[in-house]
Amino acid sequence: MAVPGRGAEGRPALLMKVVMAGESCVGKTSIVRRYTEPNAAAAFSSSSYLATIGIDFKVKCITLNGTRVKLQIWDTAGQERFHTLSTSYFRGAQGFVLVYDITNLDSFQGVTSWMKDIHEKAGDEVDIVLLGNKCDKESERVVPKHKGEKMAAEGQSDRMTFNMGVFMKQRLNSSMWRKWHSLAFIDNCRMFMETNGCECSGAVRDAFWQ
Ligand SMILES: Nc1nc2c(ncn2[C@@H]2O[C@H](COP(=O)(O)OP(=O)(O)OP(=O)(O)O)[C@@H](O)[C@H]2O)c(=O)[nH]1
Repeated sequence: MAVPGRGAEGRPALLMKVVMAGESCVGKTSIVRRYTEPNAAAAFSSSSYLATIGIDFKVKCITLNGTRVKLQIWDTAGQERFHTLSTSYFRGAQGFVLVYDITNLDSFQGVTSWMKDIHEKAGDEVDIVLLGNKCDKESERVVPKHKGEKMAAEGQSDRMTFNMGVFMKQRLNSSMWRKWHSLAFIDNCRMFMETNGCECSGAVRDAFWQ
């Protein structure tokens, strides 16, 4: 077993499965594309929307605090008809990026149900990042920032959202929340990875150090 940060040259020392979850059309695929394809178009167009059919999969290698990490990013379909299929990919994930659209109240209200699915399939120890997307459409915002913060804070006393609550409380101050609430996925993802690395139980961590 390799020691963290000492993987063989060119070979990632840590493999991590991260799953994108959330309602349809909140922007999961776009976030993954912006993160994994440096030349992806920055402009958004509703006419170019293509719903994910079933599941998509991307890989990205990053270096985090000197450790090479291979991120497996699973982009699930948010449409209801794919729900059973999408949630079947939740098993074995170390982390989730749970996305809602700040201009779509239903997508935010759906977060609780996604949390339930995540914990049912991936257990209670998994780390979850809540990401409010489409922040460029501030004038159309219907989900205030404080609602996202409140949801995270309430999670502290609720088993279902415990990890998210702890994560938000310990790692994010209000300015970081603003950052989180942005399109800068790479920063978010790095913070997420650091946290995940810190909070993994020994058994889980050992299973994924190669
Ligand atoms: N304005 C704006 N539009 C966005 C943003 N992210 C995504 N979109 C648009 O939102 C629509 C849906 O984006 P997708 O990334 O396909 O959404 P999804 O969550 O993967 O959808 P499903 O595959 O159905 O689950 C597309 O028209 C995107 O161009 C964003 O940050 N801002």
